[in-house]
Amino acid sequence: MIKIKNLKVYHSQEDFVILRNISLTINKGEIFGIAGESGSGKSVLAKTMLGLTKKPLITQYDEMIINNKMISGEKDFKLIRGKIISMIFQNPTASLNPVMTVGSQLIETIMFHNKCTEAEAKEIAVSLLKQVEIDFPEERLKSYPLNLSGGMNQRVMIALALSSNPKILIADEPTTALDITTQSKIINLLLKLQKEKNLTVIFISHDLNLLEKIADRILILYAGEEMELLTKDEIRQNKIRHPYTFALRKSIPKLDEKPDYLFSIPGQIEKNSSKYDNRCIFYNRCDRKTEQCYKQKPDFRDKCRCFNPI
Ligand SMILES: Nc1ncnc2c1ncn2[C@@H]1O[C@H](COP(=O)(O)OP(=O)(O)OP(=O)(O)O)[C@@H](O)[C@H]1O
Repeated sequence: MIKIKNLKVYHSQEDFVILRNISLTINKGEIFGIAGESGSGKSVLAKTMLGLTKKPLITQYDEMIINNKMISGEKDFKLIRGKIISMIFQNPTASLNPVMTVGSQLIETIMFHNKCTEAEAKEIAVSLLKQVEIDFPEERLKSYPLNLSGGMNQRVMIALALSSNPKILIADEPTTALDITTQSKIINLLLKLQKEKNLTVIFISHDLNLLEKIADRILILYAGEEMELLTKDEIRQNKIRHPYTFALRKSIPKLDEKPDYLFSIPGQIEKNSSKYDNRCIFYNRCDRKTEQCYKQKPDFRDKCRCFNPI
């Protein structure tokens, strides 16, 4: 469904690589999780699949195939953006237009994607609101985003994203701005829609705990590099090999334990500069580092980038 070879995104004015030689394949109908700390490049990776990275960032790749189409530039991205691939974001209330009713926003988007009259678009809008389980959909069409809760607005965002009948949905931290019970309702809705429509979902989150519950495979990104690719079973069965994945998982508090302090990974994520062309990017924070890690960059081999895996 999606194949990317050697994707690189870098800053045109600073010595700073945002994504370094990323290669991945995402299968049709799978939920593909992308995890990593803030600043690891999760959102930029998603944006490159929509051709949305802009100057000062420069994007290069050897190959990008989306839905069997070779993507070679903006002309190709225009054909897939919002049509084959839709995206939902972290803060639904800020993503919607506050001065337009939910109905106007839906009807406008539906008419943009489908050849239909306004009356037909209104019918589709009502049906989409039903699909995202909004009660009294005809009434809700008249509401403004600020009159709705964050959870309702995220449902509206999902309805908007589905209005073009996409094959791929990118969900970039879609529940971070919502309270915990609303979070699980939105996740369950996304899982239901994914099954019903056989959607391929790219789910971005810093919450490894959540991803191991919902994703088929999870890519662990760190400072713009692929550290490890795991199936959810590998994570559940503790078959983790990369020290970063291990530390990331250790930093998630467990409900049944009451530790005196919460574990956090020492140090901070560093900018991936040319200093790291021949050095492991996790070197400074790793408790398994050796001299080799300082002098050589490990390849991403057998789904793990580490000279001394666990
Ligand atoms: N337009 C831009 N110009 C310069 N740097 C950028 C730009 N967009 C992103 N970056 C940098 O790229 C890096 C990766 O950003 P990105 O937003 O992808 O991280 P993330 O993993 O999604 O983080 P978060 O979880 O906080 O959303 C960050 O260091 C960020 O500052």
